[in-house]
Amino acid sequence: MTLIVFMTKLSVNINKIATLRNARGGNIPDVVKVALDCEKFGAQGITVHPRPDERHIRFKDVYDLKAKIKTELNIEGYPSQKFVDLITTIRPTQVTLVPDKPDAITSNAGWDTIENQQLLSDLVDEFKAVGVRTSIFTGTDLKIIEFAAKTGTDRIELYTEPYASDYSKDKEAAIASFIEAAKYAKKLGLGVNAGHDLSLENLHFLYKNIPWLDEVSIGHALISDALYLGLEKTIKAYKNCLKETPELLD
Ligand SMILES: CC(=O)[C@@H](O)[C@H](O)COP(=O)(O)O
Ligand SMILES: NCC(=O)COP(=O)(O)O
Repeated sequence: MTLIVFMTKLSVNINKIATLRNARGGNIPDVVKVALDCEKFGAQGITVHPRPDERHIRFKDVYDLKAKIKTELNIEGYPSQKFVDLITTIRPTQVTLVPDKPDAITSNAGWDTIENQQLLSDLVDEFKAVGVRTSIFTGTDLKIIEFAAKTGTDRIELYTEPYASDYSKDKEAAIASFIEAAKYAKKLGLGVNAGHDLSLENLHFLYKNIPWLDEVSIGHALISDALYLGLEKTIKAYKNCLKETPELLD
């Protein structure tokens, strides 16, 4: 009998730390220090999502982070020429392509991988040629996932906002399309990441139903929880949700 052991990595999105820093113009809080502390407290990756107006993570931050962090660096964003140059220069562990408009408050949809097939395929080729793992942000539509796989991408990232917002109404209904999508992606040979609006409330149920998730990237709720619990306890609490049987934490 073969025992399959899954491990879903927690990548902490530190955009909100940069938002706080930018409010005053100095270097408090220090984004790189927070990233290193996240790693010290157990984060298995750091995610950043630079946007064209640099209202939170700045392009310079990404260089500083790459030089210092020891875990996986995941850079998410819309593939403008500036973003593509950043990725090919920095060569992070992973790039996640997100179709958000420059003025979007936050990411609010996955790619139409059918309409953008050529664009995405070319980008995947370009990034894989320089050794960067690729991930494409998608919804749960199976046709969209099929066409994501056709680009040659290593992974997809499932956009979990619809799951998070429906969770409190009916969690079984909220997760159903995500299980189906993640099963299909796995069958097509894709790795599966997930992110957006994941929280201490909804994370364990996601993990329990899709234990083969490779990575979850979490920022907004995690950084907000850290205001009450502190960063160390918060990261431990999120990692605890990524266990088959979470422990009782104090
Ligand atoms: C792709 C995705 O869902 C995240 O990168 C999200 O956009 C986080 O960015 P903000 O923290 O700026 O909302
Ligand atoms: N890819 C999702 C991400 O990085 C964080 O999203 P959120 O937890 O800030 O909603």
